Amino acid sequence: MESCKLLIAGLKQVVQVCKNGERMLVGDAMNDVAIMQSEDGNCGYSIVVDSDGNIHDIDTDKNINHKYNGTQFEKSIDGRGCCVIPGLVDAHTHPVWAGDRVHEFAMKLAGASYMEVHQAGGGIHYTVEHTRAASENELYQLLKQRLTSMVKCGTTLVECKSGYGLDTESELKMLRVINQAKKNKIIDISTTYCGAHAVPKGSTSEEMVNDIITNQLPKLKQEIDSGKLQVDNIDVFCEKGVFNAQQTRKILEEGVKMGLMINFHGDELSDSGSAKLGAELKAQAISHLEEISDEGIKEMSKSHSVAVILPTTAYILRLKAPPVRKMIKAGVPVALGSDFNPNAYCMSMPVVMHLACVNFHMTMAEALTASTINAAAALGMSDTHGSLEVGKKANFVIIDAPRWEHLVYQFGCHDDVIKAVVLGGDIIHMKHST
Ligand SMILES: N=CN[C@@H](CCC(=O)O)C(=O)O
Ligand SMILES: [Zn+2]
Repeated sequence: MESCKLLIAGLKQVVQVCKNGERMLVGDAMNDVAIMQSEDGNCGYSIVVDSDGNIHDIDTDKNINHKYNGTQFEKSIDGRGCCVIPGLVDAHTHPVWAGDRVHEFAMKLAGASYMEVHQAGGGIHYTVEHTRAASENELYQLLKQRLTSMVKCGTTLVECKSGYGLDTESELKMLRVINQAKKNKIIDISTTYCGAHAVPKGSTSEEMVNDIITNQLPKLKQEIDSGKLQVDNIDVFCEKGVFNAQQTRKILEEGVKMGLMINFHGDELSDSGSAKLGAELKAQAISHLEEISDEGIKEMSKSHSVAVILPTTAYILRLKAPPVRKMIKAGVPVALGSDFNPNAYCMSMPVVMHLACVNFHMTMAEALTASTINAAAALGMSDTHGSLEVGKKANFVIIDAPRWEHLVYQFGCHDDVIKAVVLGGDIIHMKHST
């Protein structure tokens, strides 16, 4: 090779997560992450990124020096004493919105439940009002800031939902904003249409389903077919008092006809049969699942739909923990997401991983698998993302510590522990040296 984009050398650990082309890890394999470890006194490991921004080679420094003698590297990073893990994947976020809901935090601390705030016209309704009124540019600036914060915490691929528009024009506006961020390569993005996020004020759920099927989805299809928009997934908030299982099925099936992957909210505040429904529809992913039934777990393990667990939501709303251990034991692929939204204001996957370990009893290795290869699988992107393997996109987090676990162990202050974040071989974040 004459020229390459990036060389990272001297690494103490290269945490590949998996190394045999696995598309997801289940059961005990979630805890068995693949690591290349340099022993004290021996030379470290290097990673070579090709000019297309993909991983070209991973080997010892000695072998890389030998193989790439004479190759020009556009950039290099001194990785001595550091570890590298795949760029983190955040499998569930609502990052496009305007309006401040800090007052609701006080209401919830005083005892109001999520549904009480929602039914009093707050929650999603409040955000819808402000998001509808905001211009596309305002929303884009807000999104850009939030995505940049996520990058600083190590995220390089994020699922971004619409869902605070609830009418055709406002939903399309949100999707255009997400598409703009994707074009500008702030971070890798999987885009989700979530028009069925709530029943708008003044409508019934049946009227909303009808609007989605007869107006919103046909218009969305036109935009996708004409190349104006790129959308990957379809989402519904399947919940008592929002959309029931039958309405959810109707919307999701219509989305599948348009080529969208099913990735929806289910069994969060009550068991509404979402897991069973999602498994039957071969959903790519189902999120929340605090209230999943044993039957739902069984069905999801058969369909291999990814369970996207959201520790910040259960934490902030003081919900019961989803049965993560049962899911892993049953062979359900488990992923993690931040659920960043005005209710759960967290953009940091290391914090999410920490909460998953302490509150849901996941091991650090399971939390890493759930935030890399399995989260990429939730987005149908684990062929290119989620592990450090030759040919995959060069998305990395370089950790300034002798073991990768410091990223989860150190609670907050990521600036201290994250040395650099790399997207497709480009250094998109570098820690300030003091
Ligand atoms: N549950 C539905 N949607 C979000 C909350 C959105 C909001 O409150 O604005 C969630 O995933 O937690
Ligand atoms: Zn959500």
